[in-house]
Amino acid sequence: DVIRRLPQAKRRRKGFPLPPGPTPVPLLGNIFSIDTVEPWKTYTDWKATYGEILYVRLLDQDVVVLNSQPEVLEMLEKRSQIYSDRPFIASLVPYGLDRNFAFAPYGDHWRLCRRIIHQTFRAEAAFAFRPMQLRRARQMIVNMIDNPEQYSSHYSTFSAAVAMSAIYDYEPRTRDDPMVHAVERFIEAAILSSALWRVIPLTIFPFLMHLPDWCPGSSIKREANHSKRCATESIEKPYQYAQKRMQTVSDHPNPSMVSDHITRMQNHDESYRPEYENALKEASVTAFLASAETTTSTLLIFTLAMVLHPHVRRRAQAEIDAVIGMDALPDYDDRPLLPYVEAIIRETVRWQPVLPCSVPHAAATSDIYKGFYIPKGATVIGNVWAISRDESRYPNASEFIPERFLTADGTLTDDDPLQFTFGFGRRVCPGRHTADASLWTAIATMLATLDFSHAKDAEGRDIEFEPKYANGVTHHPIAFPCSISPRSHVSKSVLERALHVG
Ligand code: HEM
Repeated sequence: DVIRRLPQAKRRRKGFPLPPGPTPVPLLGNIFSIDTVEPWKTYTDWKATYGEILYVRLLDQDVVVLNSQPEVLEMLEKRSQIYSDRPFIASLVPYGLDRNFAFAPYGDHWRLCRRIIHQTFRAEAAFAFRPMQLRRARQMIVNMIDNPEQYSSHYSTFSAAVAMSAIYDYEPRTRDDPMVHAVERFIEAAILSSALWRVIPLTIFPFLMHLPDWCPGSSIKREANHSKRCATESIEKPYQYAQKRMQTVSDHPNPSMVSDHITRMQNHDESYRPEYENALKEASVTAFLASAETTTSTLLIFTLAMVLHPHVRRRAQAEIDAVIGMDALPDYDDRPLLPYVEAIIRETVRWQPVLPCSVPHAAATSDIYKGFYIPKGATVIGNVWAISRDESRYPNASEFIPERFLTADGTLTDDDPLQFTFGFGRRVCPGRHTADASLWTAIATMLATLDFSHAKDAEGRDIEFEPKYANGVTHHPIAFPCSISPRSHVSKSVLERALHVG
């Protein structure tokens, strides 16, 4: 027991203890006590024993978990000068993931990338994308009516199309798009980099990256080099497309991040342009990577909720029909008039947050917080799952109940979970306004036009199923049987007409 406590004791500074947490074992820390697939659940369970701020050790890494929104706000927002770094992960650079600036350390390069994204996606600027988002959502409905069983792929197409249009002014094909494939190849290659059996050896033996190909143990190097090539391809291909498009389309009709910044770049000294261009390329691919999976996963969760809770869908449809009628489609102006639709979106992101541990921050310097010592370099996790499962704030938290966001007279409460599902402080998601508009447009348009229900067996009975979730880049439901059909008053031709008018 003395040996076990040694690492804890050594880490005390000037009498300040680490936050409470389970006792780590030498070398491995707490790794065997944690659900490695859904660690947020273990951290949430530990809240009862250790409280809202707890310390765990994963191998040699200090990890501080914040299990409540007030703690997250205190540390990640009020002390954001300390807690805006990212943890160091040994596989990032070898796998080319350092080109994704969401993992970049807090510093000048991150600042430049972030400014580029902010200028295009801040609330007022993001308005410019709304007509395109509305068009894409309506196109998605046409695809859903044509081919309902492919709903998941229609969500991916919608999410990729919004992102590619906003970033590169590129319209991907509905299926088999070469640019989307290039990025997907990179995501697939890069996902491998997060597996522990790759991170651990690269942490301990960085020379693995320099082994000759014939040498045993060089497979990590080959895999990493492949991922790096995919990263370069997914960065360069769409960027070159956007550059070319600017040259060929003189009267450039669509706003996009790349064209906007290539124009701005001309106002800077020639010597500064390579740095600016490199940051623009990395900001662009990051924006795509950060938006596609998250948006698709949220729409899958919405669909699951609608299949499991038909009364919720019917109440939303009654609201839409009463406010905008049955011969029109929802537009942004209708949003404040549809509180129940809004409550469904809030409940969707709360019920199954797509990033349950958000994206981890790290401490750039050591700190003393509420009498606890926080070591420099510690990973700091805002546990969104714990916040969203807080029974005192959300009674019966595991159930899908949009009404929890409505007052007795049917107006919205002040509680908006989007304030914690998009991250925190200086690292808060810079695409949140565009993401929010995509989710609203897609969900409101689907509710206005489609019915969702259980798939039926040969005898016409509901096919029951137990929802299962995947946890890769995001947390999302695994494909489940469901039936999606146009509402009785909706026809494809009406939708196609609306598409051309829109
Ligand atoms: C439903 C959709 C989305 C969700 C749930 C989501 C959520 C998040 C979260 C939780 C973070 C981490 C924040 C933190 O570290 O505290 C993040 C970061 C980020 N998101 Fe989003 N996001 C979404 C869509 C988008 C979109 C559409 C964009 C497009 C611009 C985007 C761009 C980014 C970028 C660039 C970062 C990294 C920021 C940084 O490290 O400074 N996201 N997002």
